[in-house]
Amino acid sequence: MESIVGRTAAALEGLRARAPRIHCITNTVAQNFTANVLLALGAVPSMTVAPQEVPGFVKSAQGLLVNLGTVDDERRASIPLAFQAAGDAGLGVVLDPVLANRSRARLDLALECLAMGPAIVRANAEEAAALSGGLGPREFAVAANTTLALTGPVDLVVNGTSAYEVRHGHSLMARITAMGCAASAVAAAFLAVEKDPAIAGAAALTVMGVAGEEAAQASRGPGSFVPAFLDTLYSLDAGRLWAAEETA
Ligand SMILES: Nc1ncnc2c1ncn2[C@@H]1O[C@H](COP(=O)(O)OP(=O)(O)OP(=O)(O)O)[C@@H](O)[C@H]1O
Ligand SMILES: Cc1ncsc1CCO
Ligand SMILES: [Mg+2]
Repeated sequence: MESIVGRTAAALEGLRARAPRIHCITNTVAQNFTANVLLALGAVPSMTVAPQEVPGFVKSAQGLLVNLGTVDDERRASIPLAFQAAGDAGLGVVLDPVLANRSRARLDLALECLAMGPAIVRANAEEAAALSGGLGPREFAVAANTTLALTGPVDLVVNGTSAYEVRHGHSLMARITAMGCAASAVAAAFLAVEKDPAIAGAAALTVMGVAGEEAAQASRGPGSFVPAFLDTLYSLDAGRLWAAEETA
């Protein structure tokens, strides 16, 4: 598969130049880490979940994340309003169907969100399998008219026209909470500067993976990995993206 490092480096530069505002309806576990990841990267997070506020925040943002990790009544009311406002403002939405494999109610909500037309669905293997109902990744992406960013030890970003594999990252990324949630927010930030959702998704996961590899070298375990990861995201540049690609 074609390397997307050049497009990733260009999108990262564009992201830092534009500092896109990313509105995140995300779970209570992931909120703080997600905001820190976006800020370290050069984007500007907002996190309100109040239905009175969400439409205004989305309309004045450049990207939207909808993450289903902890859905209370406020988030449930805000999600359709957020999709509507994003549609009105021409923003692509990233859906993170956290734990859609764990309960029928969560899966039903994830399917309702899928019907609202997210540009990217970022999911791990269990969540993607639950949403896909037996379809393979590409068949699912085509049927749902979206781009699936399927994460794990190797990531796959696929839609009806493109497929990219991202072979970066480190096992420590799965030993802290909310790394996937943060990856989804980063995909929303890349989608603000790169209109092709497959490139935006692959660029986001490349940046996450390369930062994870570098941070793992500078840390002793999950605790020291988190600050090392933020530091690495902050300083990551094109030269280090290319160097990581050569050693992958
Ligand atoms: N074993 C691994 N090796 C390399 N990279 C990994 C590994 N596990 C996870 N990652 C990376 O970590 C990020 C999060 O992916 P993951 O599939 O763990 O998300 P998730 O299960 O939704 O996480 P969470 O729900 O805790 O937020 C991705 O960038 C992925 O590539
Ligand atoms: C652990 C956990 N539980 C609900 S959301 C969340 C964060 C990672 O998805
Ligand atoms: Mg997740």
